[in-house]
Amino acid sequence: MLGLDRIGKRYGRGPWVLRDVDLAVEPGELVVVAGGNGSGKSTLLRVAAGLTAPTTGRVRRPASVGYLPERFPAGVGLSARAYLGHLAAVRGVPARWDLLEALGFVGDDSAPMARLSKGNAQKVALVQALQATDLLVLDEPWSGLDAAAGAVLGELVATAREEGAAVLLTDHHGHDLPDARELRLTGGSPTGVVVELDRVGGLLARVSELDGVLAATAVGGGARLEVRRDASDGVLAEVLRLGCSVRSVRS
Ligand SMILES: Nc1ncnc2c1ncn2[C@@H]1O[C@H](COP(=O)(O)OP(=O)(O)OP(=O)(O)O)[C@@H](O)[C@H]1O
Repeated sequence: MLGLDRIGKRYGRGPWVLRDVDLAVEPGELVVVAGGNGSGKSTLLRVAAGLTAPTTGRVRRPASVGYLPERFPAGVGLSARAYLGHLAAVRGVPARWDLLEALGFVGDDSAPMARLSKGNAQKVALVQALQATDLLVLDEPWSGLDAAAGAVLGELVATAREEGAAVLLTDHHGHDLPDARELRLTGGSPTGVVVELDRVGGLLARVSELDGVLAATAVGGGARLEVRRDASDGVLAEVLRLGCSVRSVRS
């Protein structure tokens, strides 16, 4: 179903993020990709879903692949209804309004998605991924969900597996997932703090030069910073002063 064969990945001339990763996920199987911050979990998921090409190695994936990004693209002008309908049409499958309802979506499904709350946007993003049938690649699918929606998501994933989907996901909350296998990545820098910003506007260059910022990468409309642990308080104070919005801080 999904086959990763000696996958290596580096961005440009940067360090190797993944090296020689082998993985096979069969229909109905669930694999949780685990590892510290920056160990390459999201990168592996993007490679598996076909969003980024591996630098070395080969990927075999089935026809119908659903992918939930760690961050849903900000500022989507389409409504949830138009977006899900369009993606279902592209895939040649029925739009799953029932899933949106099951997850407890309470937003306006005809308003631009950019106006949805984080939880409701996550539900739309999940449904577009769950509309696929063969392989589900879900990057932090429980992020932003309340407990009720989170429990429903667990059931939806179990049903998708029963219907033959292979599932690859990350989950830093450590949900109890029956019969899950773990793939643990060991790369990355355990000494830094990862700061994710939602909005950086034109400030990325300035932020990247702050004392203690080891790396700054643009991600959607925001950015991801790797910050020296001893400098993290100062960096946080400074990015807030510059008007950035901090999404998360993880060590
Ligand atoms: N588009 C990109 N361009 C350059 N470097 C990138 C890009 N995406 C990720 N990286 C780098 O690759 C490394 C692995 O990042 P990745 O997001 O895959 O890790 P992760 O395990 O998902 O981390 P986290 O748990 O913090 O989300 C990091 O050093 C990151 O800065």
